Amino acid sequence: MANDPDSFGRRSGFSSPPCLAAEIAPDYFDPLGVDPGQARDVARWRKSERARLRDIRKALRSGERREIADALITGLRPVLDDRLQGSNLRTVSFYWPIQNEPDLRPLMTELSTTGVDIALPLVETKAAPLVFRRWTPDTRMVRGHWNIPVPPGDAQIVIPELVLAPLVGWDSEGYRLGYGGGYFDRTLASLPNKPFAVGIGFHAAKLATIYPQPHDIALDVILTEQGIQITPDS
Ligand SMILES: Nc1nc2c(c(=O)[nH]1)N(C=O)[C@@H](CNc1ccc(C(=O)N[C@@H](CCC(=O)O)C(=O)O)cc1)CN2
Ligand SMILES: Nc1ncnc2c1ncn2[C@@H]1O[C@H](COP(=O)(O)OP(=O)(O)OP(=O)(O)O)[C@@H](O)[C@H]1O
Repeated sequence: MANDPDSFGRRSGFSSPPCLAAEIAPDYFDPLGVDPGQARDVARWRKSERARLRDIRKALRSGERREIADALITGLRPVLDDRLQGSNLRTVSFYWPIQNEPDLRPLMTELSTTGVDIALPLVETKAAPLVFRRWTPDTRMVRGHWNIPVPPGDAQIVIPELVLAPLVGWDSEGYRLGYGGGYFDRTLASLPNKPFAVGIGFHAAKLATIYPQPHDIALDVILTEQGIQITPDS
């Protein structure tokens, strides 16, 4: 039983249940000692906000969604050009759109023909950092974790210098709400050279705050159909 103090004691090693952290994320050790009651409230709040924000974008008409994606592509070009000029940027990770995320695939195809290496993220191990595999317009996609289309197992593993992170929600501090797996945070925390991270989302998905927790890593740029909302200098 999840709420049985004895069962908690057996699993956690504590003689009494000091908190419910093990109920929220059994494998997560929080080095900063965040208040467990607050962490539980934040996790609950995030779950309901994810559902609310996903419903909002689901309600958009497909023409509207296409216009938003076109505006995002227009906004993204100068961000990428800026990073491509004279820098060591070679590999950019996109995402294969699911659940009404903005579809940037036209830009993905275009860039791949102009010499930029394109990568896509994969969940190859649950509760672990993402793996990135190379994508070209000839790549035959297969179904991965959560049924997300991904490059096949023989596609080259690459490390992107820039990642596009689709946003379920975002806040003015640059924090991202995703689908609740913690995958992007784990990935950004684990790569020796942290990639430049650009959040891509609907303007309407703005939140006053996502109540950042110690594991949350702010993105460098947040881009919506209304342009850049957060820059490295802000
Ligand atoms: N298009 C696209 N591809 C992507 C991402 C994305 O956000 N968009 N990801 C960005 O990271 C990764 C996949 N992220 C995922 C995040 C959560 C779950 C998941 O199983 N969610 C559970 C709840 C988890 C929990 O609450 O502990 C669920 O909804 O049931 C699956 C995949 C990689 N590929
Ligand atoms: N670096 C990390 N190490 C261990 N656990 C982590 C780390 N980052 C996130 N997590 C775990 O992942 C859980 C979900 O995190 P969060 O709510 O930030 O997900 P998300 O950003 O919405 O998901 P995603 O990136 O998969 O779309 C957290 O409660 C935490 O337990």
